[in-house]
Amino acid sequence: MEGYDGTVRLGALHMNHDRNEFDSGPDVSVSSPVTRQKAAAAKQFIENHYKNYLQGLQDRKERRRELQRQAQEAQISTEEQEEMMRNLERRETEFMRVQRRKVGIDDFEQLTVIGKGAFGEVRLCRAKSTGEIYAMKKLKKSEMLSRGQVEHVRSERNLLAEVDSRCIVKLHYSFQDSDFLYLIMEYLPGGDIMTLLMREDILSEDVARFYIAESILAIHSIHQHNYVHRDIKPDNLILDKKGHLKLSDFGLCKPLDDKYSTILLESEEFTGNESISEADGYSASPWSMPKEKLLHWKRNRRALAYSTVGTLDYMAPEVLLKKGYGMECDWWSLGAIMYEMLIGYPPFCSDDPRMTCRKIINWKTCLKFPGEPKISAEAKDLICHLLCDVETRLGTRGVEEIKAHPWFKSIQWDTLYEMEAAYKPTVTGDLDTQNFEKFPDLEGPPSATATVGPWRKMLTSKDTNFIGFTFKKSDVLKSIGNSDTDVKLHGSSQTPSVISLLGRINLQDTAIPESEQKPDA
Ligand SMILES: Nc1ncnc2c1ncn2[C@@H]1O[C@H](COP(=O)(O)OP(=O)(O)OP(=O)(O)O)[C@@H](O)[C@H]1O
Repeated sequence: MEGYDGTVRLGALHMNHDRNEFDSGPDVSVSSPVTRQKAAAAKQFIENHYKNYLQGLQDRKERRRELQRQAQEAQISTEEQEEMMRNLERRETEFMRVQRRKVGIDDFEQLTVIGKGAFGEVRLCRAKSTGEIYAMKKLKKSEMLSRGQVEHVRSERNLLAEVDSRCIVKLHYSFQDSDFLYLIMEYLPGGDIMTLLMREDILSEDVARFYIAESILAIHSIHQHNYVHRDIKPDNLILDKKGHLKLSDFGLCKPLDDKYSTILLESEEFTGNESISEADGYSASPWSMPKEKLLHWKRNRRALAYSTVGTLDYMAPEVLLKKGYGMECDWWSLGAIMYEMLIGYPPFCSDDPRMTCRKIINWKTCLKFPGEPKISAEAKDLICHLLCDVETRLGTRGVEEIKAHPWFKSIQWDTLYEMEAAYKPTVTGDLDTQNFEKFPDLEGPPSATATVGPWRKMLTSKDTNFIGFTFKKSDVLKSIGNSDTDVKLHGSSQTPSVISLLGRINLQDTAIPESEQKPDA
């Protein structure tokens, strides 16, 4: 790597034995920002490496103990027990082999484009080895770097890898080549809530209640991991094939600082304290805008979602004002989405994004409800307790205060994800993309960039920025479960087979650092 070798990197780091972590030493404090950045990357690399290594050892021991326990409970002969342990060892070896195997873009067949985002695209893809279908998010590195989004993509990858929740889209792999970062996620074929809202216009309170309730569980699950999303919007809420909702897109927040709020707040000395009214020339409430304007807004909104600017419609005022903000900002966004579901437009929408920004900051005068469509008093009350100051906002003192709101009286929180969804999307097969927009495949076939062999190292050699991005979620037992490495034990009908005993022990979810990935033999 350019001006970079392991010795130098390590030389600039000092292990703090008391705290069992690496600290930057004096060499680093007087060094250039580039060196400091490299040192920080090295620190993270080493910490990840050892954390993963130790975790791997521990998991392995745990699996061995668990199998021994199960074998004893099953009261099978010593020979059979030994055979089981040998079988486990074989699987562990196979697991390590699969883990070491580098996963790259060449392992996937790239199919239909299903989404566009600020930094790249999302498309269906098929794993060549298993035929499994995934959604592949492809992000342009240069774009991420030039717009200071490296930390954001790292947090997205970390969150996806860390949080195992049915409300969060699952990450299977992440890897990179010279130009792009790739996230290989589970494919959710039900489409996103933005598409649903564009199709349906408004939702009934029962349907909206279901989605809002599942969104609450999803948002809460990331808050429990100390993440603040900050950019919750209908395009980030995606439905699985049964119609249950999952949250996606973490941390790739738009650089709103440059685009709107800085211009708005600095050039016009906008403090957020002044009153705002239609008489001042501010555009009318969304619901009193002419129909064509509203249609234009809807069409434009889709384009906006794909642009590098994005939409501000759901962003909390404290985020726009760059005041300190916390998890409560996500509950504001939920209030704005709920308003849109029931009224047809976000509460502060406008043709002009700067106006949206002003309206949000002046929400006290700008939040209004039209006469039509009518919504229940409870719904209105909940919206008003989400779109309000942080101090009075529901959720500021914990999620329970939102869940306890009377609008959710009929919701069975504990079994929500087991219940039938409010709307079941039509999905005809694994490759069905009917619930997504159609995108022209402008890029054509995927680039022929070498991603294997010695070239790969050269191509990625300057990517200290993206160290630690690689992740692999394996389930090798599933993939080799039917192979002839399994030995079925004979015995009474109660005697469990090796397959069934081993099958209960999963070898999965292991993050591997880039360094441990070796080219295929
Ligand atoms: N796992 C998935 N399954 C199905 N569709 C998905 C999945 N992930 C993303 N999409 C689709 O792709 C669209 C864009 O994805 P996403 O919002 O994650 O991209 P992005 O580049 O982070 O966009 P932005 O930051 O602009 O919101 C989503 O609105 C959704 O329609």
